[in-house]
Amino acid sequence: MAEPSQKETKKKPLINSRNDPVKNFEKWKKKYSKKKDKCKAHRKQNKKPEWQVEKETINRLEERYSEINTSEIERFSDFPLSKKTLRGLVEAQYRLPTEIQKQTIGLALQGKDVLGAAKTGSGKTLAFIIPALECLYRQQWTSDDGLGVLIISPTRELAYQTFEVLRKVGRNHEFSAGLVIGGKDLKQETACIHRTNILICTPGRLLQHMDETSFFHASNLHMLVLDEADRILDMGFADTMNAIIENLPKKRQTLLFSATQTKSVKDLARLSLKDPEYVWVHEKAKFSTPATLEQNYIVCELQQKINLLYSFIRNHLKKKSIVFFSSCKEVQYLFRAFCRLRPGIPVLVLHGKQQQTKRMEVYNDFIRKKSAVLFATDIAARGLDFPAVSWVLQLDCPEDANTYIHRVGRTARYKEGGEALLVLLPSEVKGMAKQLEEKKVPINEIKINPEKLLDVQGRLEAFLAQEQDLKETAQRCFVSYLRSVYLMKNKEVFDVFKLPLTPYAQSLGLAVAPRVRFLLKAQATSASKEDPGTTSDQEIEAFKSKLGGKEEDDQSRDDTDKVNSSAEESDPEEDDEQELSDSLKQTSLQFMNEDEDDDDCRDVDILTVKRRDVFGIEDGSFTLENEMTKSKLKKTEKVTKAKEAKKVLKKKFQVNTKIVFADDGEVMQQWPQMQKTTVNDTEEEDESSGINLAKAKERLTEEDRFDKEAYRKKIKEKHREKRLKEKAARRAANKKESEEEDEAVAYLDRDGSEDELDISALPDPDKYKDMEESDVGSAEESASDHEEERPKKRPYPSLAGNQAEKSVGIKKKRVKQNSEEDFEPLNTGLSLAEDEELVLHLLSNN
Ligand SMILES: Nc1ncnc2c1ncn2[C@@H]1O[C@H](COP(=O)(O)OP(=O)(O)OP(=O)(O)O)[C@@H](O)[C@H]1O
Repeated sequence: MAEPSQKETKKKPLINSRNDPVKNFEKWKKKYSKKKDKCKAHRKQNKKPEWQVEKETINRLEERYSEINTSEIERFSDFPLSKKTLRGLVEAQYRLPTEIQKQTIGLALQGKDVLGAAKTGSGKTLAFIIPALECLYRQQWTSDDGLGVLIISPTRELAYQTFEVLRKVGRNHEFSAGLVIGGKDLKQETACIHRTNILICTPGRLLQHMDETSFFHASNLHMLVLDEADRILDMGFADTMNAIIENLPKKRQTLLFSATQTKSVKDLARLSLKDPEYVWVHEKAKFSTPATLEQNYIVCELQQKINLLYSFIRNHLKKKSIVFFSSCKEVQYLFRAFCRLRPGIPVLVLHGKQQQTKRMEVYNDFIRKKSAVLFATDIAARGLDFPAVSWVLQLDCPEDANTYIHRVGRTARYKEGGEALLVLLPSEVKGMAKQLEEKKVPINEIKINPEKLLDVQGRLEAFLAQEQDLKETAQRCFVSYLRSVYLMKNKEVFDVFKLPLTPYAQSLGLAVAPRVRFLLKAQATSASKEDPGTTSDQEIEAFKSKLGGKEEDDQSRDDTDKVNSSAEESDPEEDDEQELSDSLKQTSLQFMNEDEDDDDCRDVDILTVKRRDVFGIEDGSFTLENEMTKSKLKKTEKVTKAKEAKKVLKKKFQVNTKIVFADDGEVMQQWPQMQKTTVNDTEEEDESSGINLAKAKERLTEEDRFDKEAYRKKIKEKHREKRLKEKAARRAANKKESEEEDEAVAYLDRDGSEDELDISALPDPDKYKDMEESDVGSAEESASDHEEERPKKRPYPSLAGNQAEKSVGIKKKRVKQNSEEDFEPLNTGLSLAEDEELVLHLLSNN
């Protein structure tokens, strides 16, 4: 056989380099990643910026705006809304739009001005919040763009509530939102207002920022929302609103919402809306209030109202109710009175004279509570969305049917049920029933069973007798209620002259009705007219202007910002001024002296800026001489202590009060202390001329007596405690000693030192000397204490009485036993301290 050639013999490799899969893979990988990088770079080059992608999405959404068909909308996702808004809605559990939302959101997205009206609780808030968010989203707004949407609310609470809804629904957007309301830190607001994209505010505070915050401007504004527009105007903010609107760009979108429309809203609409779309969802509805709301009214005499309120609360302890009153001071007094009455349910209070922090606290508190009663003025009537309110009780008749509708709207919100009860005086029934009927409010009369009414007048009287401060609050409440009735425009419903004044005052717990000067004057004026009892609008306006625009304090319009926003900042001063005017009013109300009439004018003047001819230029009486004599006279006037005291009294400084209650409700500690004497019965008469020093002294002496007595009791108690402690310590020591003595006896027996006297068993004389001295005022008590204990232990008398023991001291235990067995305890008839002294005496003799 031929040998294989060398070529053939060379072994062929199994896998050549071309077929090597590892290498191939690496090659491929290299190639692929190159390609990938290329693609990436290419894509990167071609990639649109985020804003551009968003713009395209926005364009696509905007294209759909014209196709919005209200009748086809079933869910929020049927609207061309941004993903961020839709996600926010889902997260906040809003899925299906309500009727007002269906009808207005589309129009607002299309950029139209909208005037929307729908029943209370029908979801108007979302109807403007969604378009507001979408408006800025469409503009791709950033924080650098400044203010884009402005939402104006009539009250601070409503503004806060809207802010919360915005925060919930707009959480996925990056816009900044701010709450600008009175009563908050102005500086803090100023610092961040220019970075805010959506501003929710009350009118007074907004105007203040427009005037005072240099870098705050609204020139970029796209949307203005006026929530509860009619209320804003009702509260006398028309001028403020005009001033605000003047500061806004003309090219903007305006949305205006309310549950009720008044002529003033139409005026505002003319002023601020361009070709608006009117959306009145429930225009054709049979009733203007929610279908799920049951409404009744009862006729009740004024003097029975408080009993009725108490009985109502006692019957609804497990419910959440809101009770509406017409004035702040009424609310203030009845809140305090009801806290004392302890109806068995938490009572909260919300009114315009509270500090902002307190207002927010109460608002949040009432939201959280499952059962509670909220006493409120009309500050709470608009827009507030407290969950699960079952009852709205209107203890005072509302100003008009619109106010009625908003008040009752605090219950039966968004498909929930609720009940409303209106309390009418016999004189109010006809006029109010007519108004409610015209406004399509379905309401029926129900009767109260007078036997079921719980009478609290006696208890209120007792409270007022104990507390002067509460009594004054009751007097203010009285005057304030009458004034609110007097200031009501609709005289068909409200007639202050028909009110039973004395019974009403008594029902508040007052002994007599305070004298109300403005009523007397009004009465005098109306008596001189043909038709007495009627008051013209002009007269009311004149009265209001005399009050210097402060009538809102006592009327329903107590709530919001002040138009004068700088005044708003200085709430405490304002309160002081009010207090002062009140105290003057109070003084003037109580006393009938003729010279007191000046006070009445003073009450009014204090609240007005009077143009006075200060220098007497007009009558030519201004001369340097005159002025000098006047100033001399001023200087020579002596300032006595009594005068100073009178001044202080007039200023009515309030010291802080503190009451500590025990678990059982007993007052344990009270500051300032209550007057215990009854000498002040006649004092009211003396108040007219300031302080009656003689009487004051007499009262002080009497008070002193009570104080001394109380002090003595306290000291006694202290001593007693001390003694008991010492006794316990002694007992323990004795026990220990006797145990030790057992051992000692054995030891001593061995030692043989039997004659020694162990004086350690004797009481420490110094200790008892101290005790004795402090016992002066508590002899009786200590005697009784010892009587109780002596038979059990009688340590010292037995020692003192057993002379033998001294000589046989070492056999103490036995002797002690003997002394207990053989001898009757020696009752010296002396106090413990005296007994001790006797022992010491005997010892020292030995
Ligand atoms: N689409 C919705 N789905 C579910 N709940 C809603 C919807 N819209 C509003 N609500 C709820 O209905 C309640 C009332 O809403 P809102 O406060 O906006 O009413 P309103 O019409 O402004 O009332 P008012 O006239 O008293 O101000 C709120 O508790 C709100 O959360």
